[in-house]
Amino acid sequence: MRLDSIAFRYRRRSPWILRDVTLDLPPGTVAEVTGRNGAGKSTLLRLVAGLRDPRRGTVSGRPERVGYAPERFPVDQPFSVRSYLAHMAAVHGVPASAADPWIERLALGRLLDTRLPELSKGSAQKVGLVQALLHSPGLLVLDEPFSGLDAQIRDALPGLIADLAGEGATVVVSDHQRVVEHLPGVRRVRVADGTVTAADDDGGWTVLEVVVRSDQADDLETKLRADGHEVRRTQR
Ligand SMILES: Nc1ncnc2c1ncn2[C@@H]1O[C@H](COP(=O)(O)OP(=O)(O)OP(=O)(O)O)[C@@H](O)[C@H]1O
Repeated sequence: MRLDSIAFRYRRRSPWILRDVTLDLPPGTVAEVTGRNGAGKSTLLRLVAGLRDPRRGTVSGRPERVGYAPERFPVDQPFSVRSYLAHMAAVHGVPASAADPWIERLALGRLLDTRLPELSKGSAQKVGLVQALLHSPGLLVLDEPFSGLDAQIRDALPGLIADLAGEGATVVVSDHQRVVEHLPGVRRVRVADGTVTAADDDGGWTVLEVVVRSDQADDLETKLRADGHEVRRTQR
């Protein structure tokens, strides 16, 4: 699919969030979307998924089946995991059993009878992923899917994404934590100043060594990641 000269703002006369975005996303692409907090990553993902229409520009070639997992899965719904996923399967016109392989891969089996409001953040995130995956989407849009996931699933998810792309799906992921960046062939897209650039083309990279007190390291790491920087920890 392709986004061509897209501009978007949420309301008339409110500031433009995206001003000139052109992006090619051929089948089999995994695109990692990065950028500062508030840069417009979630907005871009909603436009890609078709949840919002651009004010200007065109979107063409979007695959028919789209899976979208929002940054925060809305848990304020009075259903069990099982009935919610069965409902979502029906919405997409597939049998409820279509969710089973994903329930297994994301280790959600023991939570099927739990009600959505009672789920932990990570488990809710997994339900959000299963509902996005169960109808074998040709376009999968994941907004910060890794936040709150337990380590085992967090490590397994990039492989799962690569498998889907290998089967021809287009996958667009916003990813503060840079979990997918090591997948072979991943396209890095950076959102800044209302537009997107290929993250690998914007002037090269500098490795900066920062020494920080241990009790401040977590805070600094969080801030740097929120600004879109890659952070690697080394022990002294
Ligand atoms: N539904 C909305 N209505 C109005 N403004 C919105 C809406 N959603 C987002 N915005 C505004 O659009 C801008 C971009 O927000 P967006 O959530 O797309 O950024 P982001 O890069 O995903 O941020 P973060 O990393 O914090 O999730 C922000 O100024 C935000 O306040």
